[in-house]
Amino acid sequence: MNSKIAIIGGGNLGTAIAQGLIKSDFSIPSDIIITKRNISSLKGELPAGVKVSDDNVKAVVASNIIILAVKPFQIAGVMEAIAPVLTKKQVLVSVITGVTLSDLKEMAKIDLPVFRAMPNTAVAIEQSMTCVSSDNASDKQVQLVTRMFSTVGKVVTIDDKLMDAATVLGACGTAYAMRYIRANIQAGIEIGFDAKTANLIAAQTVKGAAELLLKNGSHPEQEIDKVTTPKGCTIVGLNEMEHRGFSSSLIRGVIASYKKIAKD
Ligand SMILES: NC(=O)C1=CN([C@@H]2O[C@H](COP(=O)(O)OP(=O)(O)OC[C@H]3O[C@@H](n4cnc5c(N)ncnc54)[C@H](OP(=O)(O)O)[C@@H]3O)[C@@H](O)[C@H]2O)C=CC1
Ligand SMILES: O=C(O)[C@@H]1CCC=N1
Repeated sequence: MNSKIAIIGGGNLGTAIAQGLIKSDFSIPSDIIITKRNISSLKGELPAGVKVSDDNVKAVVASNIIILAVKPFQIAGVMEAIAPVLTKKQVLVSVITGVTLSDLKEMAKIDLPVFRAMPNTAVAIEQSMTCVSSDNASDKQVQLVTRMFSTVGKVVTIDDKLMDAATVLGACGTAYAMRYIRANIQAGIEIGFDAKTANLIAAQTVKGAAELLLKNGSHPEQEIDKVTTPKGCTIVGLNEMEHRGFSSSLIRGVIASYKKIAKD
């Protein structure tokens, strides 16, 4: 039997998860119920047949997997409302930044299996990187949640204490990559391309570079060596970028994001 899934919080990530799960055939639309308080702002973004509700309790009661996808400061109120109807047969999966497994267990008030999952917005097109941690879950439940996220991208199981790091590298990482691509587009226009062509060239080149690492299992520097012709234009550009602090600014940005989670 297919899992019935409640996605509590139909925002950017919640709707992306619903889209991915349906595209990948992990779920049929009628098996997913997605909630938000203002449901009029959600319609149209979702595949036909997905149920939409502003009633979290009703959604939880009808589901065996509950995905929590509200903003961090909203989780306490949501958990207070749904805790009385949670059962030990359900699986609770939070994608919320900075909320630990022990926070979830405390708010759930019963001893049910709890998971944290950190996907990114590419989950909508089955290309997420999702880091998963869990507590109190059976092998079967771990397999279920792992299989769910495997249908929409790659999954790695991690310790809960690495979840903030996973949030930065895997989820914020989508935005960092977009900025890199955007800068390439801006430069591409300056050296002669129209915006649309520059966008295609920049995005496909980044996709190809990532595929080289994933398929070859190589280190970036090995792939860079294959591109940098001695006395050629690539090494001149790369060195200029490093003189301007390219790697350093990326590393500092990642660490600033990480520190922000710890501070909140
Ligand atoms: N966006 C991303 O790339 C990623 C986000 N995350 C995490 O996922 C969570 C969601 O992020 P994101 O989707 O970007 O945020 P959004 O603000 O887009 O989505 C949050 C959603 O929750 C809904 N909501 C708020 N309160 C309730 C409630 N009481 N009951 C039901 N729904 C409610 C809001 O709708 P309404 O106001 O109508 O209720 C809104 O649609 C965050 O905790 C974030 O840290 C993690 C990884 C990646
Ligand atoms: O910016 C944020 O806080 C969330 C967490 C990861 C991606 N977006």
